[in-house]
Amino acid sequence: MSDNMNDIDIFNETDSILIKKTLVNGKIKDIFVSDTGIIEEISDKYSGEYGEPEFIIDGESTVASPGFSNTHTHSAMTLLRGYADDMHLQEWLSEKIWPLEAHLSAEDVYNGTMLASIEMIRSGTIAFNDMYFFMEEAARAVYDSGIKAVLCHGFIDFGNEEKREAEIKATEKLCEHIKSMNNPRIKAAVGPHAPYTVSKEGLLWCSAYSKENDIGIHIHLSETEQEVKDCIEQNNKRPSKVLDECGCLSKRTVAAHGCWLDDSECELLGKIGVFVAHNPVSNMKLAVNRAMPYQKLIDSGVNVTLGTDGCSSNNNLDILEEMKTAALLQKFFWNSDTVLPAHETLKMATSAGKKALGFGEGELKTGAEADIVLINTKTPCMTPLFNWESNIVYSANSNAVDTVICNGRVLMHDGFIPNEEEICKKASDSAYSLVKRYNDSL
Ligand SMILES: C[C@H]1O[C@@H](n2cnc3c(O)ncnc32)[C@H](O)[C@@H]1O
Ligand SMILES: [Zn+2]
Repeated sequence: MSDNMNDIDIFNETDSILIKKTLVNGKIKDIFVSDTGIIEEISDKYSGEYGEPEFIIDGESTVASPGFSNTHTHSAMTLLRGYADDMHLQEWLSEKIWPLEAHLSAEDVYNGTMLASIEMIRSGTIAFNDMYFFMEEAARAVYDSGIKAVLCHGFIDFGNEEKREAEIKATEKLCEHIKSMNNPRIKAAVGPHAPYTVSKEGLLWCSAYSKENDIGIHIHLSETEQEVKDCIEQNNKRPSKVLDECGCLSKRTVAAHGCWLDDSECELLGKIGVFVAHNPVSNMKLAVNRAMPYQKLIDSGVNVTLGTDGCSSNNNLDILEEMKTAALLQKFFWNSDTVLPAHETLKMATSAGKKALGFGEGELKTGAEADIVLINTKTPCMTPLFNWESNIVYSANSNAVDTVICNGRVLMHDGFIPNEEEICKKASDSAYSLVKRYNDSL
């Protein structure tokens, strides 16, 4: 699908691009993207007003969609893909995942995040919300891969003061580091892991730090029934109330899961303007036993977004797969054929997701950052094309994703991502060496 260009040069950061004859909301359009990464023109035929494009992409037989956002993941957990499956969440975390993660190195996180980035790009993801460890290395991987991300250190103190001090230092160090990178594609957030792993003192520090630095909060909320029961037993209140009293709920908060929220919590989150990230594949795999109350959240004014969670509970980062699963799980669990239709599902992955991460509106329009996915309509899964939104949500798979543009820079074209083989090899080596280090320590 490329015209008059050399396939390597198209990955240059600073070139202007003309996408010719792609489908935008069902109509054939040209899209001109300037070398500053902004969509300057969407028209029936490019006017030439912004000069000659350095590159032309033949968009015929493609649908253009706003790029997708993955609003909850632990990207370097790509290294743990297939390491521990078919377990319940608490045993999975405490018996398998945390003991292995104790042996992670900074290099592992770089390699795992590089793998995650290209895996996400393959399904049209242009931004993600990440909570993990050694996050300066995640920032380096995000920089190198060209994707956008909000990064936080997974803050876990288990009520231990010494551990809390270490988590505070790690959070401050990451935020300072990201500030010094001064790159609009990479933002910092505060990452209190969950109300059941962070003390009240820790939650209070996180909320104060996020306010002082005007950055978001990324947290797990009400994923399992047990954590909600434990919270009520310990605090006589449900988790959302505990978080609210600690100042952790705001318009800058992304709360992942929300499977066991009750009506009053949905209303509280809606009133405050919290974003709730639905992670249907992970929820089903870890058998959390209840689907997020999507419709109640929407009716309460909550912005619901989509996430994959990490690769050890999913086990991939395919946002197209997540869209379909979300739409099906909601219908199945709540026994409603109309809940979460295709149009709303796509909005979760595009405009709602980008807003949650503070990266703009997530729409294809002039003046917007050029975060564009071109999906090949000449593939079996996109044929026929009665309804492009329905096809993206219900039938498309990653093989149909042809081109991904993030901030005006081409990250994948004709299904090709530079250095993919090398990135996979390094991540695989890291994964085996991590497991070896752990086994040797036993
Ligand atoms: C950052 C930490 O979070 C852990 N984690 C990964 N997936 C989940 C999940 O579904 N619920 C709670 N915690 C999770 C990850 O392994 C890190 O330790
Ligand atoms: Zn998670």
